[in-house]
Amino acid sequence: MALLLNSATEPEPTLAYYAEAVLRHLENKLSGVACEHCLRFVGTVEVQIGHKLHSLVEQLRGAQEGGQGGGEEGSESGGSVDLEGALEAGERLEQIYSHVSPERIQALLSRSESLPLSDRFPLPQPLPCRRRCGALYCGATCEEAAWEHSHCLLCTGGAADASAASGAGPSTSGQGAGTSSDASGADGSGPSSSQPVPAPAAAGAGPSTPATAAAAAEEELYGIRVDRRALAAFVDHAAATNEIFLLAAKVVAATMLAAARALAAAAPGSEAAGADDAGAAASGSGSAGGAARSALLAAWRPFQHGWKKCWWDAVAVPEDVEDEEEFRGQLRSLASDSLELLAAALRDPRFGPEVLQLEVYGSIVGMFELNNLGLGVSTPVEDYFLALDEMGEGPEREAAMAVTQPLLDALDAEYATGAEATAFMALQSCINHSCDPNCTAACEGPDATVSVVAQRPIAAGTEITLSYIDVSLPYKARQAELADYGFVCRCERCAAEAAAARARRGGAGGKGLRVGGGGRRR
Ligand SMILES: C[S@@+](CC[C@H](N)C(=O)[O-])C[C@H]1O[C@@H](n2cnc3c(N)ncnc32)[C@H](O)[C@@H]1O
Repeated sequence: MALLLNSATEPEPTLAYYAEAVLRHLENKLSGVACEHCLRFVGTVEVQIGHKLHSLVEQLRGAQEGGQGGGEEGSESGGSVDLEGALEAGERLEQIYSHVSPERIQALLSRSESLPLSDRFPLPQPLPCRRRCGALYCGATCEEAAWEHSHCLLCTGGAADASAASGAGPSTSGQGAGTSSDASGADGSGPSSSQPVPAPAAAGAGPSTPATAAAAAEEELYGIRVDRRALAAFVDHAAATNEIFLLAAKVVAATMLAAARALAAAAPGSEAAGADDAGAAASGSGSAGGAARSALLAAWRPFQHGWKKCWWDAVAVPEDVEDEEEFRGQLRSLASDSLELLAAALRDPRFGPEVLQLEVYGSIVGMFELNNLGLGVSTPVEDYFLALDEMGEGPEREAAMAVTQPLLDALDAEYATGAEATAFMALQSCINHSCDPNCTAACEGPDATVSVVAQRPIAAGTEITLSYIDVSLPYKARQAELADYGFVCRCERCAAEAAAARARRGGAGGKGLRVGGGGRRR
């Protein structure tokens, strides 16, 4: 599919959109505390720096322990102990502790240490998810938006707090069983294992339900049965295999929820009507079945352009794989295991049989293979250190540097790592590549809103293009990069450069110019 412009535009007009589904990379959560919904950083500069250092230390300790026999990765010598990695981790830990003490890291995290000039970088206070699953948001608007999008179905926290933002759905019915101690949501929200979450008091005005509140293992929302314990098993599997399953779950949940809401709205005021619809739809008979199908198709609309190939068929086969069929079979079976866990967590006789089947699930995961968009939001920690660096020479700068330089030295390159996520966006994800693109896409604000900006006048009917790669690269290098995306670029620029290369070699046939083609790289 190609995206064409409806009406001509001058340079610079911008289209800004928010993702249909976004997932912060699980590992990236170690680099900063950000809103689960929009990726805006929250808390204070001190908390952000403390979080980075704390996470680094935890990670390095893990690597050290792995090296001492606890790791699963085999070393070059064939054993299960990565001594070299453990040594490197130990050296880096020593380097960190030569600049900051564990007590200082704790002081930053608990906000008992204030850094000079940090008040010039105010951040929104984190608001915890109403069910205390561990997810944090930059405010009630994002908490509500995430909840309404899909988090109400995917949250693994305790019973919803009525005093928090509204919208738990008309038929929520807690049944009092305990919930998993794993606080991560099935949409990838919540802290990573080593993410310190600010205490509610420090987090600002959040809902007051304690994390240990009686939790509902099973409940019903808009006629969809949710088993929160089964969700926890789904999360564990995704975290151990492929985090994209968490993003796929968001698409599944958002679709089922939107369809269920549409049905509920069509039969106002009656929970029983929803249940009756469910029964009729399940039997596939009568107008209720038709209504369920129409509701499902409407709910699917935001994702319809991403719908192409199953994951196991779409994936580029890594170079070191010898048996392609076996490789694709393994991916299929991984997706099947993941779906089985998700289907045990979300049950709905109206939509389940259509949505929770392997080809559909595989295509949703495949959509993120073919149409995913990498998002990045820069960290205020980088801005903070840049501002200190740019202070005029003098005693104020010297005093500030004396306090902050050890932190920068301890963080090293990590100071600049921002929030990184993958997303599906109905518009941006469907824009093809050109090595001379007429638009650029960027996440320039404090959150994950992506803008597509025209770079030159574009006539109506012209295809909108972006570059997936660094366009300053020479022809061969560009084509090599694009081989990862599974195509050979034949844009005007590439055609002209290829023709020029052929002419330089003195023949119009172009024999010997080998680009892209079979050798996909990973
Ligand atoms: C983000 S999607 C773009 C939208 C895509 N055409 C679609 O229909 O969903 C990226 C994929 O589109 C295809 N694609 C993008 N730009 C292309 C180009 N210049 N030539 C050939 N295929 C391209 C490749 O298959 C690539 O992996």
